[in-house]
Amino acid sequence: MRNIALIGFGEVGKSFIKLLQIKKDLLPKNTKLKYIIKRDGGIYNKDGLDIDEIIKYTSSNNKIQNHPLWSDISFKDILKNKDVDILIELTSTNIINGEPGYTHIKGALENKINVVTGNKGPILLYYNELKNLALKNNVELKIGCTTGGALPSINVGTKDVLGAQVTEIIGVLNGTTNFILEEMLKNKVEYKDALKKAQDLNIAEKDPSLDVLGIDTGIKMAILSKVIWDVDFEFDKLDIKGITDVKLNDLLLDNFSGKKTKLIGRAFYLNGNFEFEVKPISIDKYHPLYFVDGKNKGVHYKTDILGDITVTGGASSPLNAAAAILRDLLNITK
Ligand SMILES: NC(=O)C1=CN([C@@H]2O[C@H](COP(=O)(O)OP(=O)(O)OC[C@H]3O[C@@H](n4cnc5c(N)ncnc54)[C@H](OP(=O)(O)O)[C@@H]3O)[C@@H](O)[C@H]2O)C=CC1
Ligand SMILES: N[C@@H](CC=O)C(=O)O
Repeated sequence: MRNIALIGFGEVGKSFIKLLQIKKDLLPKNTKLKYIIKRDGGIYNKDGLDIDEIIKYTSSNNKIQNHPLWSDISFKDILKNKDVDILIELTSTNIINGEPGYTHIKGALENKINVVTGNKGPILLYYNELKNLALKNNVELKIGCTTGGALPSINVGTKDVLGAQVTEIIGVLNGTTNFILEEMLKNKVEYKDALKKAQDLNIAEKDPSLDVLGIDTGIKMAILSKVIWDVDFEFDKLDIKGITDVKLNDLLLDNFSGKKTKLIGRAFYLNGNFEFEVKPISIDKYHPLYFVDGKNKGVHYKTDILGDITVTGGASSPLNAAAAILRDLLNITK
């Protein structure tokens, strides 16, 4: 039997419970979702929440705060009640101090609760500490959703290249900016209009500056670098540039010469030499990520003995991000 708590009931959290409903047969019998917690309280049932009822309730425009089970419970109650073994952490990303995710993830691991998260802040800032805590407590910390959501970037860059040395990572890892650059060209609009559309589709972060300033790409590239190379760096000092200065005219000129501008992250690591940059680059059709269009993403690994490996797809959307959470959850429960 597996008992789950969900903290963070925004776009991805809501999509996640829809997937729990649709994919319930993939989970072990008697899997129970016991908590859904937001900033100001949550709902709890020690015998397991009725997911069908909650989906029906929230999709009829009812605020979950008006649900009969709503109370002022918080993360502390999860630890106090000691009745779950998996925490799904989907609160907002904060890269200043990682909170509130850091407290939730650390508290869960210390209490021998497995964690699946899409929250990039605590992983960027405290990955080694949290990974060691998970190891010490014999539980899992699953972070596949933090480095491109549905794009299977971490597993390919670690498990699937075992024995090889990854020397370079090249990524188009932000669906919002990739979508914006394509929209600008397709509809001949400047980036602000295209950004509005990305926000309407809920793929941009709540604070879209994380996307358009290149920070989200930088975070994902930095997490991949940490996980794959265990390299130490200060995120603030990394060379990160976004797409806010890209003009429609630049894209039209690119297009004329058969090129596309993409927000590319590149990290290189060999013999202690670490290079890192994120910036818009004009690429031609021979570049491995040239065909990554729309909300899709892609990652290209250069390795010493496995050759070059490219994975593309995994379009950004709350449902796809939730699918990445489900993927990690199933890897724990299998
Ligand atoms: N959207 C996407 O496509 C992707 C998102 N992610 C990451 O997944 C996470 C969730 O994203 P998304 O659902 O879009 O974000 P939202 O902003 O839609 O939701 C965030 C949720 O976190 C809750 N929350 C914030 N602070 C607390 C707190 N102290 N205690 C309890 N709950 C809290 C909010 O509660 P309240 O509503 O009460 O404010 C809200 O329900 C983020 O970290 C994001 O970076 C990762 C990959 C893709
Ligand atoms: N805003 C991100 C989604 C979450 O990682 C993106 O556009 O890819």
